[in-house]
Amino acid sequence: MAAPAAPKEALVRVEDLTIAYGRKLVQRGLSFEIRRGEVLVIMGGSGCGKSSLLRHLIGLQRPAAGRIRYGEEDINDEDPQQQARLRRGFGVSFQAGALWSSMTVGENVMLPLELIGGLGTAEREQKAREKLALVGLADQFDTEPAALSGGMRKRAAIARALALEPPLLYLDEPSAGLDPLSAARLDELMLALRDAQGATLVLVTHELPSIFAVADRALFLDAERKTMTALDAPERLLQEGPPEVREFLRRGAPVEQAATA
Ligand SMILES: Nc1ncnc2c1ncn2[C@@H]1O[C@H](COP(=O)(O)OP(=O)(O)OP(=O)(O)O)[C@@H](O)[C@H]1O
Repeated sequence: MAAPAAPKEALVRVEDLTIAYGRKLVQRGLSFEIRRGEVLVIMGGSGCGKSSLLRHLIGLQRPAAGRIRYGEEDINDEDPQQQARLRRGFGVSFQAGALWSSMTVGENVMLPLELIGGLGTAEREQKAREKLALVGLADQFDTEPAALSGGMRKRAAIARALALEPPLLYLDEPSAGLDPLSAARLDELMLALRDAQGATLVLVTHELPSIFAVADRALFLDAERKTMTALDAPERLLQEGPPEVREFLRRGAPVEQAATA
């Protein structure tokens, strides 16, 4: 019998997090970890707080209560240098995937490298070309963003998030609005980043096929109960999860799995 796999190291620990806007409670009691080398999906109905959780994870919003720790350090640590260092450890691609329209695709990808300084133009360009090749856009370095398709634009935004080679990537709705083929290509890219680059990915998505295709684990934020009601592999959640999670997933499960769930 094979030895049991060693437990994966926790990169991030969310401890009893409460998300609120003023007096409006969005989620409470969120406790989970992000493990090195996994694809973790944040799912739940519209307005349950997925994007808000993402913004908390990257330190853009402060918790109403609870903590988010990277190793021993709190992302909301007061020391700006400490915060800047922690933020260098992850890349972010937000819903809009916005690229600067006044720059070429290559210049967009080089931007984070320029902001941190320390590299010459040739090195920056080489790194940007590497990242664009990784997302299948090797020949688009000099293209204006406006000339790319929606799927290509999203991949370019991911290349930019990869520019600093972060071990952890946060992606908000990476495949929203894409045709099925482009969405499937993006799923493949995310798995390749995990498997070939050893990246850890945390994504918010509504796309159920994508959840089954890429997630090692998925967590469910319940809008009514205002807390997390499940965290497990999507296939297991489909079979054994709480009723509302099974219902949520059944709509997007591969046919053979939905039939037996
Ligand atoms: N800046 C804000 N001020 C006040 N309320 C907010 C703010 N941002 C979000 N909310 C509210 O918090 C709740 C969660 O919003 P959030 O965008 O995080 O949900 P979501 O699950 O990502 O939604 P969707 O799936 O529709 O994108 C919603 O009720 C929303 O109206």
